[in-house]
Amino acid sequence: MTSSAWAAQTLADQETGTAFEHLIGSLRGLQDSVTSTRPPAEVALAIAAELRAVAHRLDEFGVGEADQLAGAQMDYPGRSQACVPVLDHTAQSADEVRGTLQLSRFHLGRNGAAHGGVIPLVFDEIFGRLAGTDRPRCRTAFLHVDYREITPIGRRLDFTGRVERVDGRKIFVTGSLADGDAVVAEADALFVVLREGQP
Ligand SMILES: CCCCCCCCCCCCCCCC(=O)SCCNC(=O)CCNC(=O)[C@H](O)C(C)(C)COP(=O)(O)OP(=O)(O)OC[C@H]1O[C@@H](n2cnc3c(N)ncnc32)[C@H](O)[C@@H]1OP(=O)(O)O
Repeated sequence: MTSSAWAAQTLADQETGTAFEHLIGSLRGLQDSVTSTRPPAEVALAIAAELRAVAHRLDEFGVGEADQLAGAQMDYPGRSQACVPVLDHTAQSADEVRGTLQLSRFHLGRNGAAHGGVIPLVFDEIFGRLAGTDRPRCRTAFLHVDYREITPIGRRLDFTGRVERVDGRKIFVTGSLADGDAVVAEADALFVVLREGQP
């Protein structure tokens, strides 16, 4: 096991990586199923017990951050990270990115609108990948979101991201999220390249 999560991760062989992605995909499906159903008490309690048993089974294979696959599988949907909505990148360079995503019932806030906290999560993922493309490790220093309209769930959304300016360690990025012709959110952020030893 390596001591730093910034160090090269021990990625899985293809069979293990693909199997893990199936596990994460099933977890995403479960999150949606739990969110969008109203089971009777005995069913909810029985499923809760089953899920505790599943978690217990997985605990046997616990690893530290540097060896976990969740979030580290860059070539798999959503980096095999169930917290972040899956982004489908259709164009990516070191300065610009475009793609699509679809939010689901798990991301619902109220009345058809995605939870307001999910939108910065999406932008942080888009911008973090962009700022880190062909550049050293960096972290979000600020992230400002303008909510222009509600962001619907269950529809294809288009995202953009662009590096506007690089000033020393500072990388300024902007981006948008659109539902068809309607821009539903815009954001701008600053990423700062980490100095040696910064976590
Ligand atoms: C195979 C393995 C895969 C591994 C997987 C890869 C994943 C690949 C995809 C990742 C996709 C997700 C990406 C998530 C990215 C995060 O979400 S990171 C987590 C959220 N962010 C944080 O936790 C950061 C917390 N803050 C910090 O650590 C520090 O404040 C920072 C940001 C590193 C900056 O601290 P510092 O290095 O001491 O910088 P400092 O010298 O103070 O400032 C540098 C410059 O930036 C300016 N600045 C700093 N902060 C600010 C601010 N808030 N506002 C304005 N200016 C600022 C300063 O004024 C200064 O400007 P100049 O004087 O140079 O002109």
